[in-house]
Amino acid sequence: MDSLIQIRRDLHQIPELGFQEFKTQKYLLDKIAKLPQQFLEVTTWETGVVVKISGSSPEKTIGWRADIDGLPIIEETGLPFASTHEDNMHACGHDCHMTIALGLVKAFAENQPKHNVIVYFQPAEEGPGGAEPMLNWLKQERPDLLPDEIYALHIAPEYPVGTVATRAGLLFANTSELFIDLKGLGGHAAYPHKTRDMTVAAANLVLQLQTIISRNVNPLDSAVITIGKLTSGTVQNIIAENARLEGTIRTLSADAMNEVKRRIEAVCAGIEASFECSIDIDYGAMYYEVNNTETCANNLLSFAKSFEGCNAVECPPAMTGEDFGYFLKEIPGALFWAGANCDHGLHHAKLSPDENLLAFNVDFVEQFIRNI
Ligand SMILES: CC(=O)N[C@@H](CCC[C@H](N)C(=O)O)C(=O)O
Repeated sequence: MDSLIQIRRDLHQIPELGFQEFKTQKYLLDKIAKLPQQFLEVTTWETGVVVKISGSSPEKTIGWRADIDGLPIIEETGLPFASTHEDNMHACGHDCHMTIALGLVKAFAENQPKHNVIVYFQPAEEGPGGAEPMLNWLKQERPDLLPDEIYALHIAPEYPVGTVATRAGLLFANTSELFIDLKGLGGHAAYPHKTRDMTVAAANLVLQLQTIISRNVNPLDSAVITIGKLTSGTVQNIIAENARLEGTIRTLSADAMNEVKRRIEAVCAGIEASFECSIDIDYGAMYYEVNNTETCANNLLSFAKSFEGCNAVECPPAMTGEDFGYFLKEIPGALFWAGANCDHGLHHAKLSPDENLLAFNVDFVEQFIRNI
């Protein structure tokens, strides 16, 4: 197999959106096919790949999950191995996640583990969500490929390489996508009184949505509403008949999510009345919170404390979302932040993780799994 860095750079060049990871899947399958096959069983599901490595005297099956999709971001790193898919980028580190998972498959293929190990290359983490349908497929059609415990990592730009940061219990938020379409009445820019201007309505709606966070959510709780995209109208001298808000909601509990949605609907009804328009709300994909199993997270942290060169951190929860939460809802396990030491954050067009994280995490996770 090529070096971890070469693999990461190859994958970085071909980011694909959720459930369109065709080149990525082929790349993964090609790399896996070049490894010793004696202990391996390779299966595909949609654009994902599942690799089972049979243990020598298995008492259980340990799962490792890596997400494989990219984001619709135009890369601005200027790197020689930048994305060749103009509109997409691995701006959330899934190129690194896949590389580490391939490194694990290689390590276990060459040196058989005691327990069975299953590595899940899962599509569509950024949306519309691959974990829940993958888990349903496993339960319904391949229960033999279900693990007893499951783990995953996510790169963390703000921590130095060698950091393993996690906590028992809630690590990542509940999420729901949010798409709001406004329909009014377009017309000539010079005759606003004969129209229902959806640019003005949408601008008001964006501001009013933020009052849900400041005025409706308990200040001792937490929630986020982010409108990441706002579109309206067609041209500079026509009043906009349509507008669309695209965003996401984050909460630390399912109850808070229900309450935020109830208020979004009330605020939208108010906008409909005040701007004489109609509004359609679509919540898109929802992800269950990432709730680390106490024993698994604590074992991971104490192993990290004993691992040479590792900076073990007990970290606070974050408002990030991860559909890995669906695995943890049903299977004991934990997710950790893996230090990636870079100036730009996740989902930034200049994200450039320190590639030293690859070798460190292959080694760390391999030893952790062998020690379970
Ligand atoms: C780790 C990470 O960045 N995950 C994404 C998950 C997105 C879920 C969904 N598309 C949404 O926006 O709600 C994140 O944005 O936290």
